[in-house]
Amino acid sequence: MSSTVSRQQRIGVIVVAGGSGQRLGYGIPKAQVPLFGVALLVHALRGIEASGIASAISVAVPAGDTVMRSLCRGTAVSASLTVVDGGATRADSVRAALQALPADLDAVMVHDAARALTPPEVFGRVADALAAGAAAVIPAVPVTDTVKTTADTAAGQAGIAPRVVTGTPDRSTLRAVQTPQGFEAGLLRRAHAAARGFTAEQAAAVTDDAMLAESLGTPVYVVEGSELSLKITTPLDLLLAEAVLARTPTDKED
Ligand SMILES: Nc1ccn([C@@H]2O[C@H](COP(=O)(O)OP(=O)(O)OP(=O)(O)O)[C@@H](O)[C@H]2O)c(=O)n1
Ligand SMILES: C[C@](O)(CO)[C@H](O)COP(=O)(O)O
Repeated sequence: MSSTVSRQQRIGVIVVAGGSGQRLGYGIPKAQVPLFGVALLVHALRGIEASGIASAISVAVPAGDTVMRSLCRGTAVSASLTVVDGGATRADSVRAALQALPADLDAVMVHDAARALTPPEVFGRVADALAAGAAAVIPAVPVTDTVKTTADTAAGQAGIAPRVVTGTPDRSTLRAVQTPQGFEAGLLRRAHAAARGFTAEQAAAVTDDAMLAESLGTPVYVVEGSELSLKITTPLDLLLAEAVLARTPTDKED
């Protein structure tokens, strides 16, 4: 793995694997779903191990899940690994996993198990930016679609469709945001502590950890993500991930 900055930092990695995978519709928690015979969670852990950046790993699994606990035990990682019960939302799962990390870390990365094929180099780029002094770093890729803002139309107003376009942001400024998202450890703890006071509506609007850092006024820096870091959300995403892995000689069933 290439690194432009010498890394002396102790980095903890949170893997959120506590979701149910409703949109994938597999009938089991998504992080357990096999990709070439290997659970998505295990692919994600192998990517972290290959990056060499983690001193400690904390995995949030669905409350009471024993399958993923056993998968974690069976995956060789050099960092200390803790498994905790996740919460009702992704942010709740992050908070639970954060509490289980050692107190003396310099930085923490938060990674979706659903981004199971994230290349080790992406972890390296986030680690380099943290080591260079950034307090918050996210990987992202340019957006290829034209993106519109929209709103509900007043009932009966249009009679054509229930939604109308309200604007077209300049695409050159837009980025699709991925994980791992990296933070100075104290910042991530403060950001999640502040979010505990959110109303249900505010909490529902939190879709990533960088938003919490932004709300504290912290600059969030963007490094290059990867098309391979796709979030496996729907059956089509799983097919795409299979096609990606079919072209990769490693990481298939042992
Ligand atoms: N309560 C939750 C919800 C989500 N996640 C994790 O957050 C990541 C991103 O969530 P998403 O891809 O939306 O997963 P699910 O919530 O499982 O999917 P769905 O919304 O289709 O049920 C996943 O790795 C998921 O396991 C979590 O740890 N705890
Ligand atoms: C954190 C994230 O992966 C960044 O793109 C994304 O926001 C997670 O969204 P989800 O709705 O919880 O899948």
